[in-house]
Amino acid sequence: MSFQQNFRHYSSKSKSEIDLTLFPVERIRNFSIIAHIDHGKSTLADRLLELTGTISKGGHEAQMLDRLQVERERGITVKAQTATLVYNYQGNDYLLNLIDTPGHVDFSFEVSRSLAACQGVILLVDANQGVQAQTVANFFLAFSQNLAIVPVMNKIDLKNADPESVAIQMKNVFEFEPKNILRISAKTGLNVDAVLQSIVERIPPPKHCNINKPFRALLFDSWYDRYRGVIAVIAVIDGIIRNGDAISAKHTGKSYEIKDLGILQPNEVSLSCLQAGQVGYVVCNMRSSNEAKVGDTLFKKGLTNVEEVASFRQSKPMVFAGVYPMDQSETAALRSALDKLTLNDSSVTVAKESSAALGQGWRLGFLGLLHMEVFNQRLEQEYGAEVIVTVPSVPYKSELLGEKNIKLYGARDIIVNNPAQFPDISIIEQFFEPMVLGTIITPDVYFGPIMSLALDRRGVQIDSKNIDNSRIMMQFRFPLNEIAVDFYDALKSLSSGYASFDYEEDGFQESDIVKLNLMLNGEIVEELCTVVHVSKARKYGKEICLRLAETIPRQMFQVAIQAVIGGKVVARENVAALRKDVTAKCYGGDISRKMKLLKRQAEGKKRMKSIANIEIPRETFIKVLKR
Ligand SMILES: Nc1nc2c(ncn2[C@@H]2O[C@H](COP(=O)(O)OP(=O)(O)OP(=O)(O)O)[C@@H](O)[C@H]2O)c(=O)[nH]1
Repeated sequence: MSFQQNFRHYSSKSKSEIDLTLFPVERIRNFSIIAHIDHGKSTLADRLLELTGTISKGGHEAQMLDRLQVERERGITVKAQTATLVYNYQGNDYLLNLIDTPGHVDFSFEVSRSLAACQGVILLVDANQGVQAQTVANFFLAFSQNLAIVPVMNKIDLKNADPESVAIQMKNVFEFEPKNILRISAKTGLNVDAVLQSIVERIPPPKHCNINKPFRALLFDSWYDRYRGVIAVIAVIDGIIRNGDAISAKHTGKSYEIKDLGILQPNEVSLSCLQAGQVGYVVCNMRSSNEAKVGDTLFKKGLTNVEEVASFRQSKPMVFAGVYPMDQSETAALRSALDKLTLNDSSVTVAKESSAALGQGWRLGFLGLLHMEVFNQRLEQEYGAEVIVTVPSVPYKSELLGEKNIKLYGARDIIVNNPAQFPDISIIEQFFEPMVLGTIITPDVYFGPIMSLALDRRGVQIDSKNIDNSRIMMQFRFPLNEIAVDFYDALKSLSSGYASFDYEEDGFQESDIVKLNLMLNGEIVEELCTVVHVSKARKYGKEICLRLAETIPRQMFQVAIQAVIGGKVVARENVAALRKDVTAKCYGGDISRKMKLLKRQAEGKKRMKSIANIEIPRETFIKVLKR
């Protein structure tokens, strides 16, 4: 059947005709598409929307523009948006809710919350690239939540597609029987109707829903609309919700009145009610996305002992970096840009920070590395903010020694996000560092170099297996700190771009970490101090001393640059003194020129910081601290 025929066949209802009361729970399916980046998730989502007549093929371009606009407003989590489709299967209309999940497991916390609203997923794999690291990470998230998984191989129209090998990979890694794997082209529409059928046949309807009980729902996504405030996306578990109803949020304890509700197609379509099993949006008077906690349970106001839909856990940042304006006069503009961006992304934590060298700034906490990259990119692109982002650091855990210290700090274990606040070793029983479980999938010719890279980053191999006759999947336990800066780039370059990498959090582990202090002529420069593993301290200390020696201008006296651990110098460089004032006689004649130069010099000096009488230009800090 051609795509055009498919399209006519499945165009079912126009939006205004949808009457949600006609859909009992048995005829609802809530599902997500999970895939490695670029394997075709958005293309498939569009195709499903077209096939069911949710968007028209002709309107496609306009649709895409809309999406980009929304993407800009909603940020990184938007790829395939949440959308309600009506699909006629064997004479009955079904309500299919395509639920958006953030694409990357940096957001595994958010992904698992969105998955909590689903009963199944489509696992999409590119027939040319095959199973990739992110496919594996996403699969296990869905698998651990007991979801039905529909395996789909995409892009079979490509000349280089190798569906047989990819089927073997999917069998070896996920134990899918090749005969159950759908083979489609989301681009041409080939076999996409089989995906819709499989959603109805293989994914169960929402579980534990009861329309006769009072209203209860899971909040699994939200975004901020400048005019309407927070728009929250919910999966209704029990009861019915209507405009004007009063609801409460379990976690925040706040109550609201419903101002508008409806379904997403993927634009908002206002309706009079939503009922058990259905997915839609609600607008109530939530003022910031901080109030719309992903994973929170909403319920009819006044109910007591409400059972949570999903266990609620606050997302916790794993990667921290300082953000400073390039020019201090831009502090206010940067603050307003940060306010706007965090309004839409409440998972970023913000704390004021000031540095003698870099001035007023903020210490931001991100869920992971990709999250940090994307946020910084948006800061620059959308707000034109010129910023200095410092080398990222990870949260370390310290177990305190002695009851007195425990009392002083209020707990035995304390988490330190900023090297400058690292506790003194004398009050510490034991340090712990955050770990991740990393998955690498690569053509097997790169096995050796990747192994060396992983070991250099203190990786401990957990597993390694061939997934077909030329590709290998390796798993390592890494300290997060070791992959936080340039691991991904190193991996890509030594595998000519062919290896893929993904990771998930894996708790804390005891570790021999130390604070590496940087000293200039005997004085500690807090901004330049870092926390490193003992085995890396000397090498890192040497590197940073060299970099400083190259950027600190020569002074009238010698400057000693030292990297010190607990009083012991592990690296040292010197900047030799200037021999004499070489500029003194140059401009003897022209007084106005002299004044101009002096003025310029004075301005330059304002930008210098003086440590131990050493004039250090801001650029030095930027060069050394910047990633
Ligand atoms: N030949 C071919 N190309 C496809 C097919 N499906 C998607 N593509 C192309 O693959 C690229 C990535 O597709 P997207 O749908 O943007 O992939 P995605 O998984 O949403 O990617 P991210 O949004 O970056 O995660 C695009 O250039 C698509 O046109 C297909 O079936 N065949």
